[in-house]
Amino acid sequence: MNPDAFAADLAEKPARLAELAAALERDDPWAPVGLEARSADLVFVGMGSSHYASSVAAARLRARGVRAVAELASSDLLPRTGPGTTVVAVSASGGSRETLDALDRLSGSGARVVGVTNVESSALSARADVVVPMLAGPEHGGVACRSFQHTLALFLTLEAGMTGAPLPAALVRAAADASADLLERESAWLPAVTEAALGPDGTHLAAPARRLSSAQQSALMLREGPRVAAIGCETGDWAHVDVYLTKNTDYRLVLFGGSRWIDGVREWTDPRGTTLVSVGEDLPTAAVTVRYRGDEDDDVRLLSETLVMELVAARRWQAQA
Ligand SMILES: O=P(O)(O)OC[C@H]1O[C@](O)(CO)[C@@H](O)[C@@H]1O
Repeated sequence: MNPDAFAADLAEKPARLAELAAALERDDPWAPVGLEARSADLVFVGMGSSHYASSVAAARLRARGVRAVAELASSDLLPRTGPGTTVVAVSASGGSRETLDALDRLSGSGARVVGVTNVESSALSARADVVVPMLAGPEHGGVACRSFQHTLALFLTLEAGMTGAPLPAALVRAAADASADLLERESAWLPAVTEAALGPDGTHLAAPARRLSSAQQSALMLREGPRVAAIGCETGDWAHVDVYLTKNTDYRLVLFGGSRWIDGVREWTDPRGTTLVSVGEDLPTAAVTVRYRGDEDDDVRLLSETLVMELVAARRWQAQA
């Protein structure tokens, strides 16, 4: 893994997203899969960031009445599948052994396999009945960052196709604009966010359930690059699991905006003067707030907001190298 190459991978986000948007304007990448919302039976499997994206995708589909679950590929409790099941195996590298192992366990039942990958010549592609390419371009830094973002965009495309909505090319363009805005203004926000978010006791991140992937992926980026202790949780659940650290540690919390449960966070962080970073929403008690173009749209947030802590991770990692 290489910090400079990781930073360069992040800088390429707007251009690669614009290419993805153009591809979505031409074709539906899920057309060969041919899924019907009413009859679909979807099982997503993957690891790490691939699982984070899959979990949000499956929850969104379930909320729209589609039978869909996401499981860690390493789980011993994979769902029962049959000839009517579509297994969506997600792996940016196309080579995670747990994901390939899950296919051994799931596809013997006659289930169809759709491989979502950024490496078309991978073991996953060879095993899949249909391949949906992530179109994120090579990630020379060795860290799944654009591939995570493109996976989410492709899952929003799947959801749109299954629910009769237009394909989200305009949304992907808006995410490209949001990413460009954050990159162009990096020097204005990044030093203060770094100072507030990276503490001696690590970094905590919270996002609403519908965008939990943002907190999880941001934590992963801090761990994978600069090896900073970081953990993600859901904003409502925060008052049940993370609150306990606010009294006795130098607690730092990055909040991705838009949760109905922010009062549960403020009940404890306001009186304790906790150091907060707010992303995508104004919060009067935040030490630093980061706003960016398009952040009033929840799906733009989903596709863009991880760039904030990815850039923080990249710059800290470069400084350590
Ligand atoms: O999507 P893949 O290539 O299967 O990788 C899964 C996870 O493994 C990692 O590559 C780390 O081992 C993460 O970056 C990624 O989220």
